[in-house]
Amino acid sequence: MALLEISDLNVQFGGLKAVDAFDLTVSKGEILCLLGPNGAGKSTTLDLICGKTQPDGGVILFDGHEISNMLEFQRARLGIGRKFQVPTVFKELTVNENLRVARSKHYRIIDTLMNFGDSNSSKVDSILELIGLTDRRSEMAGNLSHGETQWLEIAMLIAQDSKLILMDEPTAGMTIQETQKTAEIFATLKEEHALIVVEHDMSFVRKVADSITVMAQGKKLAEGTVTEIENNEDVKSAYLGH
Ligand SMILES: Nc1ncnc2c1ncn2[C@@H]1O[C@H](COP(=O)(O)OP(=O)(O)OP(=O)(O)O)[C@@H](O)[C@H]1O
Repeated sequence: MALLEISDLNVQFGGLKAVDAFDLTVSKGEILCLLGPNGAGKSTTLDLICGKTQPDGGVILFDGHEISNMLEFQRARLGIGRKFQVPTVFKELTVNENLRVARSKHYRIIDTLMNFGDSNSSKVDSILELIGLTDRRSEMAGNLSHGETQWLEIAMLIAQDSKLILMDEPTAGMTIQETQKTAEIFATLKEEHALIVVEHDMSFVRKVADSITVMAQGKKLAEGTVTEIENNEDVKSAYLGH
């Protein structure tokens, strides 16, 4: 069953149709990579799904709810998590504390750190294991490498019970080893989550993508498997600027 179903989504900025009659379906357990040339509307599509931008028209169904006009925090509560390019971890807290804050429903950080139940603690332990940061749990987040910081942020989204995780260029600035480890983390993540990933690095896309959707000028240009997309003449032309 589809976790996310988008139909006829539209948004304009001034006279520009940034997203134009766009359809997309994502299932649980799927990693969908969103590709397209600069200005194609990829980031705007993620903004429309998470509620950072409100659409002019169209329908977004998520996990049985119509969310098209919900606010960002309401969509987050339903399980849509967005990872932005600039990390939003608390640098002065440890990895473990960051995850506790993400998991907690308390408003004040001090309340979170003082009152944290056993079930939440074991959830944090399993997330640390999943994301490969168990050995770094007592480290200040400010001391993590670039790659580790990105993984911590993904871990924080899982701690908030995100079912669908949206990511904009997650491997930008990563070393080859970090990119490889990110591919391994994604493979584990998709057992329980769905991911939509905007990514330019084709070698990474080839490793992780179950399906690819290509956008150009706000519209869907093509969709299919990695091989189908790499052999698609329209896609080749869009990238070459013809
Ligand atoms: N808030 C905004 N106000 C006005 N125009 C915007 C806004 N956000 C995006 N745009 C425009 O909408 C179009 C789509 O932008 P978007 O950032 O979604 O493209 P993209 O495919 O993510 O590109 P890139 O790969 O360069 O990040 C672009 O022409 C952009 O300039």
